[in-house]
Amino acid sequence: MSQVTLPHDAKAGPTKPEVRAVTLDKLGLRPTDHFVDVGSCTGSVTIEAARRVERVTAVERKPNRLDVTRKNLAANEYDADVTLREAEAPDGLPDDADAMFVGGSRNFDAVLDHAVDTGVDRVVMNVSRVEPAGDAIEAFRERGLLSEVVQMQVSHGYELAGATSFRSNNPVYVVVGRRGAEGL
Ligand SMILES: C[S@@+](CC[C@H](N)C(=O)[O-])C[C@H]1O[C@@H](n2cnc3c(N)ncnc32)[C@H](O)[C@@H]1O
Repeated sequence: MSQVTLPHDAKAGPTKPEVRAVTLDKLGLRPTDHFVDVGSCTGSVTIEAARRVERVTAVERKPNRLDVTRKNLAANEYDADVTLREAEAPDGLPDDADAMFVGGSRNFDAVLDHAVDTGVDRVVMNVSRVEPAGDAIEAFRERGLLSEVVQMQVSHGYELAGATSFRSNNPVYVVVGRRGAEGL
């Protein structure tokens, strides 16, 4: 299938392709999964997941951004049944999800509580700022979810004076959770 194309942009997104690759790997998506994207924004993660699983629910609190999710979905091929919900999670979260990506951090304690209460098997949260990353790690640990933390820093090459130099993106902390995890 072709690469994800995002003709429409939104202020907060998208999750960068290399970060998506690691995030999706850690989510361990299976064809029969129901996947939830919390804070879908440009829809980049929603679209990638919709190519791997049966069902996707995308939840986004900002109506204009949910519209961007919808438009970018329409510009891509995928097979999943995708539901879009304008809500601020934990509102709008389904009760039968298998895997969840938390890209939007508002109410993340309540979002993680919902994941635990409804038996979500795999949860990944991406955070770019250090202190919130620490809070997220602790929240995963307290709920018995914490399985792994990956810090990623991606740099892209560019031509400089006839050679190749690199520009780096901000680091991202990928907090990986599994139901019944034993901690780090
Ligand atoms: C960093 S962006 C996510 C980027 C997205 N993964 C993408 O590739 O476009 C965070 C988004 O989450 C949304 N958001 C934050 N907290 C939320 C919540 N509790 N429920 C729903 N949306 C939320 C914000 O409005 C924002 O659009």
